[in-house]
Amino acid sequence: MRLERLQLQGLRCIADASADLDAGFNIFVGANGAGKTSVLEAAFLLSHGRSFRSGARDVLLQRGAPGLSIFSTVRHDNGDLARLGLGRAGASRWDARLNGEDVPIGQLIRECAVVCFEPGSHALIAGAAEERRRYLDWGVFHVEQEFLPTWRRYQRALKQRNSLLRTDASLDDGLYGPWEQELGRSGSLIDAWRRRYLEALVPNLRNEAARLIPELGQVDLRYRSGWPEGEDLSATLASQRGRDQGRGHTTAGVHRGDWSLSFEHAPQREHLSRGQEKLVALACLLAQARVDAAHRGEWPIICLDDLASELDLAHQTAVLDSLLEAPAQVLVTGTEIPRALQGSSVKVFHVEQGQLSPLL
Ligand SMILES: Nc1ncnc2c1ncn2[C@@H]1O[C@H](COP(=O)(O)OP(=O)(O)OP(=O)(O)O)[C@@H](O)[C@H]1O
Repeated sequence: MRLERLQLQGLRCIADASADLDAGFNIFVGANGAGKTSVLEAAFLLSHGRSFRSGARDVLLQRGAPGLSIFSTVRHDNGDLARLGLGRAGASRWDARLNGEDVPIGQLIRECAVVCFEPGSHALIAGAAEERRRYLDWGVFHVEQEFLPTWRRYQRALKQRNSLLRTDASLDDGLYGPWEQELGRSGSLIDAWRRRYLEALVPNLRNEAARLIPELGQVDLRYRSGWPEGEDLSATLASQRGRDQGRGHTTAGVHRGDWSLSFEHAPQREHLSRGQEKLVALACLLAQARVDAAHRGEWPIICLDDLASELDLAHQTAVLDSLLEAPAQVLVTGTEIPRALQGSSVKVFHVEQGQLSPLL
């Protein structure tokens, strides 16, 4: 799939800008603070409903602007065209539109898949478990239609149980039981989907890691459900009520799940250099893109933010060569055209003070 046209209003320093994108490589070049990352952020927002940068949602809205909007046309490989829109007026909730109709945001983000490697991506390896769960669940969301409603049921039951833990000292079965049953049912489904997704991911991850970081040797992935292996989740929750009450929150369930990688020559995460963490994160993201491509029959859009300052030339070349072969639409940013792409057929946009101009 590819983004054909991207129109942005009121996003960070971008008051009003648009770009007609190429089906292959698109490079956004400009000085620091020009608005390059904001262009990738817009594509990511359409496909995730959130930014990849930390901070409150409010900082996305240009200071003083009445609202923020992102429109794009997405061309699928079978020729179908979808018109996507995402906007917010002031501090209100997101409004999502698909082909001119108001839709729930989940429907919008299912339509468009964007995988983004950016300076914060190493958090996938070195950061909190929440980052790894988000990565995993984004992949599962795109392959399992029932993931989103199931995840919402789980979150609702979790909120209810946490609220009981803080307000009800009785530990009464009648109060806790229904929520724990729901957590057990929806949590077990999510856990099974996550495991199935990882089975598809691991061979792709091994290929990407062998291409990008062969010196680390074979990679193994270990997944932990978030409760003791082989136990029934609702029974675990029932037996842990007292302990959870002391802690004020639910300590077992898919919201505590995590995964980790271990390489033949770097068994622990602490054995990786900062640059290797980034390469491992990139291998995970490219593997996710390959799983998505195999499932949909078309490649997701790949965004590479500040590529030249994140990777050395040999690794930039390895990544870009594999994406050229893919073939995927790729959006890259940099203060100049990355050396690995000089001389290639690419569309270049100059970004300056939130304005985008194609360079001929
Ligand atoms: N809410 C906001 N309103 C107005 N301007 C903002 C807002 N949030 C961020 N900015 C500005 O928007 C720009 C964001 O730039 P962005 O991160 O997209 O730049 P970049 O070209 O990728 O920069 P770099 O090369 O330094 O990474 C910065 O100049 C920043 O000061």
